[in-house]
Amino acid sequence: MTTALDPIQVMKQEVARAAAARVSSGMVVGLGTGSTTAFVIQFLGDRLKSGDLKDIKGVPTSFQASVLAKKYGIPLVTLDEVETIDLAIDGADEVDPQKNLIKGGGAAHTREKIVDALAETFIVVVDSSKLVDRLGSTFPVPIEVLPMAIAPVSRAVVKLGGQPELRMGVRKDGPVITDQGNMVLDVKFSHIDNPAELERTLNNIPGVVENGIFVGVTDWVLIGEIKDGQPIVREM
Ligand SMILES: O=C[C@H](O)[C@H](O)[C@H](O)COP(=O)(O)O
Repeated sequence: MTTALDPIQVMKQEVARAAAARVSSGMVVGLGTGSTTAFVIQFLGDRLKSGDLKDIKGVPTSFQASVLAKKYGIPLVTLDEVETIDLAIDGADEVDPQKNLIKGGGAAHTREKIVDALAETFIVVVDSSKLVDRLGSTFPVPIEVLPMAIAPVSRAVVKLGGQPELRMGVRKDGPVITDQGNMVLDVKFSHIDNPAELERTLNNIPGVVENGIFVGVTDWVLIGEIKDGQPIVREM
């Protein structure tokens, strides 16, 4: 008996393979977080093992990314050790036609924004379900907040028209704690007219560490799709 592969998983793998193929020997590579970039890290490890790729260094965007990089044999460096990142590859929760993003479904958006924004080239890898006409259509905006400021930040986002919800752990009692020891508010907005303005406004609230709106950071989006029953990768 054969088990049909989940089409979303197939699209993620294809797009991850295409992104991993864009890494060249000697590059410093930003390693994103999430289920799609987990495949990227695995494929980079495969290329290193086969000798097709040499001397790359990874800058992880999370504890998860660093654990996977170690598992697949990718040497890691910190931002204290390198001045530039040649290429960053990361996933996203929503992508609009201007290549603006919502990220942070895995609560990693703070480190991701630092690494992705530093990269000479930033490639986003998504399956086609992540494409939206307007940011905020399907996904709330994740905001990393210092624990002591959860109440005032929640009140401030309500004044901006948002509905905040403290992100709770799935296999843990209590709130999700980020790699930096903070908490996450997922904020639903009925519509986001100006993502750049909202990104700045949210980050100006005292107690906010970083929010998951990424404007003007993306160079390329690789989109995994199924066409005529076959997985293909489209570029935007
Ligand atoms: O915090 C997590 C990240 O922003 C992820 O890159 C994003 O949530 C997409 O993850 P996935 O590839 O698992 O859908």
